[in-house]
Amino acid sequence: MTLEELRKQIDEIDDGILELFLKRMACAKQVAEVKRQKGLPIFNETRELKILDDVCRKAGEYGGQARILYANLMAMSREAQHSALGSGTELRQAVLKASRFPNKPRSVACLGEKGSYSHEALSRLYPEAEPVFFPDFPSIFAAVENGRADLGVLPVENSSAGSVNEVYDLILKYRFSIVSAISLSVRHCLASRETELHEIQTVYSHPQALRQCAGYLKKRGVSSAECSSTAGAAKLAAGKRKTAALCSEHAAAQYGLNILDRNVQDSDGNRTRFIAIGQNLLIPPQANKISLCFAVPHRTGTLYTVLARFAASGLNLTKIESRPIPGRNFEYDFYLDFSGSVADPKTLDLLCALSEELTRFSFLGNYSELE
Ligand SMILES: O=C(O)C(=O)Cc1ccccc1
Repeated sequence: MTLEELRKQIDEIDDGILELFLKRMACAKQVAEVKRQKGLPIFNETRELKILDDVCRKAGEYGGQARILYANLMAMSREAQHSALGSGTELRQAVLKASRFPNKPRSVACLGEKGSYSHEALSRLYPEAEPVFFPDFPSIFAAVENGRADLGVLPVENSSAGSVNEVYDLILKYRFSIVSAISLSVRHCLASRETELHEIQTVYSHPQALRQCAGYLKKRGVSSAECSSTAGAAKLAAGKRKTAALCSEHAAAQYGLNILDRNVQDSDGNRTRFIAIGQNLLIPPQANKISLCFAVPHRTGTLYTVLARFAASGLNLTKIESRPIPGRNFEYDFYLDFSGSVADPKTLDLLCALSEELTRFSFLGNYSELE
């Protein structure tokens, strides 16, 4: 057969597949109604696993491919069923009840001291709030939990040093709502009470900043020591000879230090994303980013099939992070960010379907991110 003829044949097969696919989806919707009447759950895992094993066996050399094709087909059917039945009542109610306009927070918790990058993020997001400083990330979550602060601002990700794992673990532990976010350009300087670079023996900073300047520090051959924040490092360097801090110019000025070198981070476009967390769900009308987390069973294709549902809904994932579930044998929670709004009924339907099907599911928020 010629290429033309083979293509014609494939086109005909594809038309047939599409027709059958649409027929299958229509049938699945009818199943939803029957399940509703009989009070049966939409997801019947035992039946699905059996179908997948059968299909895999029957498909011979294409067993693996057929399994994934059918896993996706069944996931799409379930989604149509969830949407037909308006599943996910709890999440729908929570979204409906969420405030649309923020109360101005009175106090907001962040890391470090006056002049830390977290403080800068906080001031940009909430210029009128009173900042409350804490020496570590767990204390910020505790402050939001016990009401000492209305919100907490935390760094989550850096464009060169990657995710701040400790913060993701705390997000997954507390499951507070993410109410806003900001991405800041981060330019470190080397600041000291000394006036000459060659006098510096030890450089203090927050581990994130030390990582972002690892190449520079290696080149200079100085030793480094971790501090609880870049501003804390500046304060420390102000009291000790032959030391310097990696911090912002603002922090250097705050603690009366001389700037010995500027822009010392290894990557030019160094940026850090910060989020603000709170106890209550807040969904501003212009919110365009959604965060959630869930776990999937340890089986071939389970994560893939969940991700395929985002792709099928045309949603663009901007971040995926996996973190081990404490005390479990290498089982993971997945954390996902994507562009979207729960005001879009199709997006809300997808989240509601997932909230019914996935273990350890939490909708973490729908917010906007400042640049
Ligand atoms: O130490 C700080 O100033 C922080 O807020 C943490 C941090 C460190 C480096 C880059 C971004 C945030």
